[in-house]
Amino acid sequence: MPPVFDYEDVQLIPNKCIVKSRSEVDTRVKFGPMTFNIPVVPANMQTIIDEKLAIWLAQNGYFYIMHRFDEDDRLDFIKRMHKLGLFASISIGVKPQEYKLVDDLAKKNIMPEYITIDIAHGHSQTVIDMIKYIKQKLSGVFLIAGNVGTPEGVRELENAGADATKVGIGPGKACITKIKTGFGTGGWQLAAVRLCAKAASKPIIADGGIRTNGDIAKSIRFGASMCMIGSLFAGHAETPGELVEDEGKKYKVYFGSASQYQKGEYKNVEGKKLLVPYRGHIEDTLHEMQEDLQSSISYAGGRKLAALRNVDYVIVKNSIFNGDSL
Ligand SMILES: NC(=O)C1=CN([C@@H]2O[C@H](COP(=O)(O)OP(=O)(O)OC[C@H]3O[C@@H](n4cnc5c(N)ncnc54)[C@H](OP(=O)(O)O)[C@@H]3O)[C@@H](O)[C@H]2O)C=CC1
Ligand SMILES: Nc1nc2c(ncn2[C@@H]2O[C@H](COP(=O)(O)O)[C@@H](O)[C@H]2O)c(=O)[nH]1
Repeated sequence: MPPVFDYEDVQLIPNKCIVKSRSEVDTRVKFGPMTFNIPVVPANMQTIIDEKLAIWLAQNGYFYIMHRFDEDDRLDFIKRMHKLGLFASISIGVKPQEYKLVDDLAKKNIMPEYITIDIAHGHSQTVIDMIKYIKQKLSGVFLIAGNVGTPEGVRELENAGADATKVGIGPGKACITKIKTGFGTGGWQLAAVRLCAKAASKPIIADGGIRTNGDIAKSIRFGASMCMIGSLFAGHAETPGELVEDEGKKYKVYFGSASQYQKGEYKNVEGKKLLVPYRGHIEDTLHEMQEDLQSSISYAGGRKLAALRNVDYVIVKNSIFNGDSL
């Protein structure tokens, strides 16, 4: 097994700066048929994304993936986004009724720009079958599949026809998979991203475990094209988790997609609910992420995202924060 490490164990090493101002640095990323402001997508979870936020993100140059938990509304959601002149990006599962959605879309010639197959254990025949079905019925769609945590998983999903794979089994903040099953990439997610990216011939999304803006730069360094983020977005006015107040402080509810709160029953639960401090408007956070990434790229000695890919790094086991926090 190669060395494993996580976000907090790594520091990237600066190169000579080639820009006069960080404002010269370009953080845009081409992902599938479109180009986005930053390589970040809010998690396709019910407390992170809803239609209102999806519209705002699409209108403002950000990628989004709608969650799959309003099952019956997805076809109409695509139509509404297209009517507004915006791209449509939905999630799908693998249960029998999901095949009916694909059939309906094909029959009515409604083609979302992006579909994400969103399953806990994505390295499975059910996902491979769904990839093949979607590619046969909706060949123009950019298809993301996951989640996986191994190079073998990436290769099999790519070979089945996925255009991108999503990497991360259990590193999420609302995740208890690592505790309940003993499996996953929790604690070594960044190393898993690296291994998967080396095996990939198509883009990968680093999903889960991102706790600071600097982790976005680290994900790109280790091969991700896009970062999926839940907890860092959960505390905003625009994210749909419930707002609660406790002893004069504001919080937003964030729960896992495999939690009891999502499922409505305690069965195969692999997610939990937590409160995340309220932190204002998502526009400000996205702006700060972009500024921080511009700074990261300047430290890498470049002016585009690609500069991050080649920087050296050191592994400094759990010591970079020196007891500090944001
Ligand atoms: N990234 C991560 O680490 C994780 C993410 N999640 C999120 O939770 C949500 C629910 O996921 P999921 O439970 O897959 O979705 P579903 O509840 O839609 O289950 C999809 C299908 O996969 C089966 N299934 C689920 N887990 C396994 C497994 N470990 N082995 C074999 N079959 C399995 C289910 O059957 P049955 O339920 O009968 O087994 C079902 O038929 C998703 O949004 C997912 O992204 C959940 C856990 C981990
Ligand atoms: N094991 C579980 N993972 C989950 C669940 N719901 C979502 N997720 C994953 O977490 C990331 C977000 O991670 P974060 O560290 O940024 O908060 C999300 O994109 C999913 O992949 C769950 O119930 N169990």
